[in-house]
This record gives sequence, structure tokens and C-alpha cells, in this order.
Amino acid sequence: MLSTRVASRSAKYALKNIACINGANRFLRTKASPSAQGKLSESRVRFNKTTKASLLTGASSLTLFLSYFLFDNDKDGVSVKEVKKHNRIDDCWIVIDNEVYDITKFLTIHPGGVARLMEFAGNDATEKFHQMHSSATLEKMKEHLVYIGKLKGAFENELTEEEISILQHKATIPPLRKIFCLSDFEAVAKQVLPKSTFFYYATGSSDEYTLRENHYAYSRVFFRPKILQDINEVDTSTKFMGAKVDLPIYITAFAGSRLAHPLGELNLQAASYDANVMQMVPKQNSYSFEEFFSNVPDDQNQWMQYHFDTQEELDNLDSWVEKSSALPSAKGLFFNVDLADIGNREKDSRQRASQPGSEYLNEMTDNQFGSHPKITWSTIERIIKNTHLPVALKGVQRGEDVVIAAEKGVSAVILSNHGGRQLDFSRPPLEVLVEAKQMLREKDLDGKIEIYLDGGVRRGSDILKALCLGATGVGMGRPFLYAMSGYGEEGVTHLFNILRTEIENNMRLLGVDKIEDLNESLVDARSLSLKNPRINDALYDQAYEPMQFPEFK
Ligand code: HEM
Ligand SMILES: Cc1cc2nc3c(=O)[nH]c(=O)nc-3n(C[C@H](O)[C@H](O)[C@H](O)COP(=O)(O)O)c2cc1C
Repeated sequence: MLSTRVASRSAKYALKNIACINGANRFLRTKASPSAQGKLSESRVRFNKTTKASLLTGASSLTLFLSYFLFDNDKDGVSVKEVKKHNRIDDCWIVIDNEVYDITKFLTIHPGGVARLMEFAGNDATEKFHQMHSSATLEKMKEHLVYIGKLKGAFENELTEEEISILQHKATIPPLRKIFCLSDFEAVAKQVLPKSTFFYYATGSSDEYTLRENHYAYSRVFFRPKILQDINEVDTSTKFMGAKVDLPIYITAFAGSRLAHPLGELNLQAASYDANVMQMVPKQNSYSFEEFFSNVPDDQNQWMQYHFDTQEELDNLDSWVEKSSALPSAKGLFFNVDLADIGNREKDSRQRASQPGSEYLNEMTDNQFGSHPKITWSTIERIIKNTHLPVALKGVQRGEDVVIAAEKGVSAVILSNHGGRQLDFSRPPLEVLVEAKQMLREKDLDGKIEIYLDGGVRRGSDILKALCLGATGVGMGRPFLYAMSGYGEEGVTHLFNILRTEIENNMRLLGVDKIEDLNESLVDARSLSLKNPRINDALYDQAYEPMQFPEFK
């Protein structure tokens, strides 16, 4: 087993180096990778065809027609000066990989919202685009964009004050040996990430009650350790839907890993492979499906996360299920059930609104939100029939739904409120766990379904409390983004080491040496359902970034 891991790892390193060079290139705002360029020149041919077709009909035909004559768009391409002129919500161009696109019509249908695109109106979005999306996303959405031409020249971007500060902080970053707990990673991330990225990660929805309560709920559960136990070496391994893993945690799915580090999801993949920790692979991966899985050894443990941004994706669900079920590393398919709309991620919006040049943004408009394709229990039943893999739901928020899921043959649920990013005032998953276990017992369904949870988990003790109350495993999101921001893959490995140490140490002190021996008798959860008592958690509270009121002009 070890030798296979080592062998696949060295193959992976070769691929990672390529990815690193591509990532770094993008970081330095130079060229796209050869494969991306290949794909783009292919798409360029298609865009040109679209362009010709739309010259004959349609509202945009006049603009396009004029573009050939009026815009500074000769055979060598479109000038930077010209691109800069199209910086309005009703006339918006952006540049990706030296290609200029008119995205005016796409603005209102962008699943990530208008505001994020308008930040790059009349500008080069290459770096940010590749940090959020794979080249496949561009391909998928090409019918909604209008291709204008090749960029002539380059945008000259001087280092901003923020970029200089980030470079200075990176040069003096604390060594990993000084990182004692997960909140330390967050404090470092605040200094080495652009504000726009930190706020994208850290934001919850609306007033962030759920975001904070997710974490504070753990402070309302205390341990009841057993004494004088004849315990052996602590074993932290367990099984997640039949797959053996060495820690009772998983890296949950999240967008935007490459905003933290040029290698993004590959850091998570490599570190979790070495530690034999479950990685949930996000649908919104900054690598395409093919790019990413060409790096994954067959003996890795992964879960696949999927949600539907467009009706077309829902219509093509079966092909995704088939493609994912065929992956040797895939041990389960997880579908979001918490995305009927995008939550009001206000802290992030406020940050954008505080930036110079944000006058054209109005974040509290309908086109930032809007309903998503509808999935129902029958969609889930259809998926269960079409795959040999366990099917699970991510984002369950009440006991009754866990009962229905168990009755319908769903293998697992993740109790989650999306890290407090969706409906503010949905309850902390730890509390829902207790409710769900009770309801399953009443219906004689306990043991028919595995329960996982995520949100606000920051300590080994949090993990043990959840396991004592009946969770099979616990997911974490932001801590991995913060660890990668400062330290890349090494940070992720260090994070695993911290949690492993905390879990082992706490288990010894609890008088338990095996995960399966953790049970309700080891905790006092009587205060769990109390809401919002004043709790002081010094490091968590210091790292927490409160929302700010608008400033005067
Ligand atoms: C023409 C360029 C772009 C296209 C075609 C595009 C397309 C998409 C698509 C299809 C999604 C849904 C998820 C997916 O399938 O990957 C999405 C989500 C998103 N996009 Fe873009 N995008 C573009 C540019 C950008 C840029 C420049 C940003 C800047 C940060 C951005 C930020 C986001 C965010 C934050 C989400 C939502 C992630 C979440 O759920 O939190 N996109 N975009
Ligand atoms: C920046 C960010 C992006 C996220 N993107 C996704 C996503 O694309 N799909 C998804 O199912 N969950 C997503 N989540 C939610 C996480 O999977 C998870 O539910 C949450 O992060 C857990 O809370 P924690 O960050 O406190 O650990 C995202 C979370 C964050 C912070």
C-alpha cells in the first residue's frame, strides 16, 4: 500500500510541477497553458462562426457589426485602450487569456453574480477567472459570450499597496511550528490574502448568526471522561460508507481553492492522499474534470460533490453520474440540497462596495440571487437507481428530512448549512444531529443511514463531540482554505497533524482508544440547544471579522 502511494505520488509530482508552472504563470499575468491556448483557439473558431451568424440577426448584431469598423480592432487585435472603454453594466467587455469578450448579456446569468464580473469590467480577468474556474467553464458558457477579438498589447498593472503588503507578510510568515491551532491559520490568511478573497471565504449570510452559532454550539457541550481505563494505543481510523480512512474527518467541497494558492485543489488532493483522509471533490473545481482526475491515484478516497447551476446541468445529470461512478477513487456521490437560491453573502458584498470604482454596483438586486434548477426527492431516487456508488445529500437541516432520506435508501446525509452561507438562523448542525438521531431511533431507522456534519469545526475536541453524539465523520471547509493560503500543501498536512494530535490526546484523556467506542455517555449536551449565550472563545473571536457599516464619501 505504502509503495503504491509513493509511486503514484512521484507521478503526481510531475503533473503538479506542470500545474505549478501554469499557476505561477497566471499569477504573473503572462500566458495561459498550452492546453488552454489550444482550447481557446478551438473556441475562437466557433466564436467567429457565432459572430458571423449574429451579424445577420439579433439585437447584438449592430454592436458586433460596428465593432469591425469603429472599435480599435484591427487584424492585430483589440487595443487595451479600447477594452477599457467598455466598463459599464450595459456595455461590458473583459479579457481572459488574451481574448476579449463582450459579456454584457452574460452578466445577469452569471451564477456567481453580476458584481464579481463588474469588478473586471473593461479589464483583464484572466488571473481571477482561472482562480475560480477551469477552462472547461469558459467552453460550457461560450454561447452566452460574444467574442470580440484578440487582445493587442497588455494591461499594465502596477503593484497595489495591498499587493505590496501581501508580499511583505509572505516574506515574514510565521513558521509552521508556530501554528498551534486552526485559528492561527485564519489569522495568517488574513494578512496574506487579498481582502476580496478573504471576505469571499469568511463571509456568512446576512447577520451571520448561523456562521457563529455553528462554532459556538461546540462550546455548549462538555466531556464526561472515564477514569482508570485499560486503554491501548489510540486508533483514529474509521470507515466512511465502507471506505477505510485514517482520520474521522473529511475535506469538504468548496469553490475558490486557487484564490488561496496557485495549485488549489491539487494541494488538498496530495495532502489528503498521503494522510488517507477523505477528500470531497467540488463540482466547482478550478481544474477541469479530466485535468484533475489525471492526477488522482486509483487508491485515493474521494467523494464527489455536485449541484446544479443551470437547467442544462440538471438535464445532463445522468452523464455526470455515469462519469463519476466510473472513477476508481470515487466512494460516494453527494448532492447539495441547500442551494434553492444563493444566500445573501453580505459581508463579502459590503467589502466590494467599499472599494473605489464600485459606484456601478448594486448588490441588493434580484440578479444577484434568483432560484436555481429544482431538484426533488424523485431526482434523488433516480440517481440511486443509476449508480453502484452510495448516494448522499449535502445540506440537510432537520431531523424529519434525515428520516425521509433513510426511508428512501439514501446512504448518508451531511447536516450542513453551507458554513452559514445560505439561510441565516438555520440551526447549528450539531444540534440537528441530536434531533436526527432521536427521530431515527423513534422510527427504528438508526443505523440505516450515516450522518456527517460540517460547519464551525475548529478543534479535535469539536470532532470528538460530534462523534460522541452519533456522527460518523466531520467535514471542514475554511480551515483548509486558510491553511493553503499561507502554506500550500504543507499547511494542509500540518492541519491534519494538529487535528490528529488533538484527537489522540483528547481520546486518551477521555479514556477511549477506538473511534467506535465514542458514545453519548462521554458528553454532557444538556445546554446544546441554548441559543446565543455570550461565549468567549478568544482565538476564534479575534480571527472573526465583523461586518462594517458603510463609510461616508
Ligand atoms: C466569462 C467569464 C466567466 C464565466 C463564463 C463564469 C461562469 C461561471 C459558472 C458557470 C458558474 C457556476 C459554477 C460552475 O459551473 O463553475 C460560476 C460561478 C461563480 N463564478 Fe464565474 N464565470 C466567469 C468569471 C468569473 C470571475 C471573473 C469571477 C471572479 C471572482 C467569478 C466568480 C464566480 C463565483 C464566486 C461563483 C460562485 C461560486 C459559489 O458558489 O460560491 N466568475 N461562474
Ligand atoms: C469559500 C467557500 C466556498 C464554498 N463552495 C461550496 C461549493 O461549491 N459547494 C458546496 O457544496 N459547498 C461549498 N461550500 C460549503 C462547504 O462545503 C461547507 O459546507 C462549509 O465550508 C463548512 O463550514 P466551515 O467552512 O466552517 O468548515 C463553500 C464554503 C466556502 C467557505
